[in-house]
Amino acid sequence: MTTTIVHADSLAATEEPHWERQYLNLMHRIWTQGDERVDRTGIGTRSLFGETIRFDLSGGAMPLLTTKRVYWKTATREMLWFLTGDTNIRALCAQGVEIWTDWPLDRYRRETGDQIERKDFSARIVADEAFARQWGDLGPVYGKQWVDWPTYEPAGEGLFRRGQGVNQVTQVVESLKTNPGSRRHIIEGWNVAELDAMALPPCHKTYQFHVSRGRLSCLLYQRSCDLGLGFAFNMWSLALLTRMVAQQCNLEPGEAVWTGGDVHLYLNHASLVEEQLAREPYGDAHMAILRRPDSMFDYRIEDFEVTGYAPQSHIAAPVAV
Ligand SMILES: Nc1nc(=O)c2c([nH]1)NC[C@@H]1CN(c3ccc(C(=O)N[C@@H](CCC(=O)O)C(=O)O)cc3)CN21
Ligand SMILES: O=c1ccn([C@H]2C[C@H](O)[C@@H](COP(=O)(O)O)O2)c(=O)[nH]1
Repeated sequence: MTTTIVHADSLAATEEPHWERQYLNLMHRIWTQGDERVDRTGIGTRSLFGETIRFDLSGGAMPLLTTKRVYWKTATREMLWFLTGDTNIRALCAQGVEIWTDWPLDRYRRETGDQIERKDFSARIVADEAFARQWGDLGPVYGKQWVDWPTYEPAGEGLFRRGQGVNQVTQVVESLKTNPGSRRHIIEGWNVAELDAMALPPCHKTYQFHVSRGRLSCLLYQRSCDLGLGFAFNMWSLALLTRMVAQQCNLEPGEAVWTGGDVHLYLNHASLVEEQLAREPYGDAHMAILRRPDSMFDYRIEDFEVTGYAPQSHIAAPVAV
């Protein structure tokens, strides 16, 4: 007779690991094995190239990190702002979203010599429209390219005039509805001709959608990722966009597939890395969309409800400008 002894350990080992393990393992690998290099910001990073993180969106699950609090409403407001096509930080600052303020602030300080505090700069952007017009614009970044990619048409004698802009978001929703099997469902931010005019060239640059068995998946290619700060927002936003597009196309949410080119940790994020790697992920967040807006451009912040999110405390870390 053979007796099978099942250890608690081996049972635990057969359980699916928490999705966030992918993130923590990547963080650990970058910190211990990443190539240490001088980067554009001068802070220095450790970096690995070509990484993937996958998340199953079934049943309303959302990829919100639990090993630190992530301000998903801030990231959601940013996504809604992208979808308006706006590239001025004024509308963000007016909602208390300051994640883009440092870049216009940096330019203002450099060009005027006025060492204004960030909160005063932000308040002035909100209060003074002309000031915002002059100092608050990021150039033709994400929103502009997503909903109004510029086109030009011949105007005779070798001259060109502005044509109708391309709304890639509308086109993708339309192509998903009418031709779901297509391999061309893409929203692209990398407008080569306009990179110089942008405060930062797009990081989350390409979104590709895919329909299989009534489920909508999306793959993001992010050329450059600040794993300590940006990733939490980028992963959330990828899932959020996928959920919104799925709703508009009457599809079930599939998978969010995140891929990163240069994935890095800034050297001044040591205490964040140490603290976060000491924590265990637990629980899983879900999101409901409380109504079905008429189009991709009619969502409001109140439409999103997150449940089951009980994260560990926020870990502050400086942003490299
Ligand atoms: N170095 C760097 N990292 C980024 O993640 C990043 C850039 N630059 N430049 C452009 C945008 C701006 N994004 C940002 C900027 C700041 C935060 C940030 O400070 N997040 C804090 C607090 C968020 C809040 O105040 O609501 C966090 O702990 O997540 C996140 C994303 C993402 N991008
Ligand atoms: O959505 C975003 C936007 C930016 N980042 C990070 C990635 C880099 O750390 C910087 C951008 O610097 P580049 O020299 O242009 O690569 O911002 C992010 O992680 N997510």
